[in-house]
Amino acid sequence: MLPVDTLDTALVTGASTGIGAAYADRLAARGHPLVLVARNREALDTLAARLSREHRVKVDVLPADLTSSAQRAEVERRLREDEAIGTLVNNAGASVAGGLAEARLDDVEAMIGLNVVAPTRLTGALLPRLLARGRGSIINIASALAIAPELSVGAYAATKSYLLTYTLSLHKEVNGRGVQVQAVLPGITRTAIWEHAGKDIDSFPEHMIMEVDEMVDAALAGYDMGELVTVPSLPDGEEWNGYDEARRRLFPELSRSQAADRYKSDIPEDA
Ligand SMILES: NC(=O)C1=CN([C@@H]2O[C@H](COP(=O)(O)OP(=O)(O)OC[C@H]3O[C@@H](n4cnc5c(N)ncnc54)[C@H](OP(=O)(O)O)[C@@H]3O)[C@@H](O)[C@H]2O)C=CC1
Ligand SMILES: N[C@@H](C=O)C(=O)O
Repeated sequence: MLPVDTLDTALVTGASTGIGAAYADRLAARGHPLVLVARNREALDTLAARLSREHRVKVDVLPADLTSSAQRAEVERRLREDEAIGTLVNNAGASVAGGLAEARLDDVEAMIGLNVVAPTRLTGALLPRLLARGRGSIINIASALAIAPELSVGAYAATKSYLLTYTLSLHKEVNGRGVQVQAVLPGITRTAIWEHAGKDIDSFPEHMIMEVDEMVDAALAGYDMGELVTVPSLPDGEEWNGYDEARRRLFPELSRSQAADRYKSDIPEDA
C-alpha cells in the first residue's frame, strides 16, 4: 500500500450526488485528494467540507456544466495541467424521458453531450500526461444497459454502449503502459437519476435494485482486482468472460473478401 501522501488526486465528475458522491467518499477514505465536478456548487461544497474533515484529504470543487463546451474546457484544462491528477472517474450522466420517437431531441443531444462527448474529451485531455508518466487510472461509469438495450427505451443505452466500446478501445491503446482502465456496468441503482428521467425506481421489483454504496464498493473491488469490465451484480464473473469470448470468436469472420453464402442468390446461373 502506498503511503497516503503519495496518492494521486482523483477527479470525479457528477460528484454532487448519487454514484459520484459515493465514489468521492470511498476515494477520500483511501486517501486520495479530490477534485469534484458537477453543476450544483452548494452540494459540492457541502460534500467537500465533509470529506476533507472526515478523511483529512484536500478536496477542491470545480463546478461545471459538462454539456457546455466553455465550462467543460475548464475541466479539460485542469486535467491537462494539474500534475497531481492521476485518476479520472467519468461518472456524470443522465437519461431522458421517452422513447426514440417521443423524447425531446434537444434533451437527447444534451444527454449525448454529457454521456458521450464529455467522457471522451476529459479522457483525451488527461491521457497524454498519464501515458507520459506511465501511471494512472480512468474509470468509466457505463451501465448494464450497454449490453441490454432491449431492457430500456430511447437513446440512453446507446450512449452507454459507446462508453463500453470506448473503454475497450482505450484499454487496447494503453495496455502495458501503466494506465489502468475500467468500465463499470451497474444495474438499477437507487439514485435520483430515475426521478430526473420521470421514472419511479420502486416500479422495479426490490430484488433488482442495488443501494448506491454497495454498487460503488463492488465496482472498486473490481477495480482492485484489475477488471477491465465490472458488472457489480453479476454473480458469476465467468459469464462475462464467456460473453466476451463469444464476441472475440467472431473476429476472424468479420471481414472477408466474399459475402456469406446466405446473402448470395441461390438461383443457379443456368436456370
Ligand atoms: N442509477 C442507476 O440506476 C444507474 C446509473 N448509471 C450511471 O451512473 C452515473 C451516475 O448516475 P447516478 O448517480 O445514478 O445519477 P444522479 O442523477 O444521482 O447523479 C448524476 C450526477 O451527474 C451530475 N450531472 C448531471 N448533469 C450534469 C451536467 N450537465 N454537467 C455536470 N454534471 C452533471 C449531477 O450533478 P449536478 O446536477 O449537480 O450537475 C450528479 O452529480 C451516470 O453516468 C448513469 O448513467 C448506470 C447504471 C445505472
Ligand atoms: N436506466 C439507467 C439509469 O437511468 C440505467 O440503468 O443505466
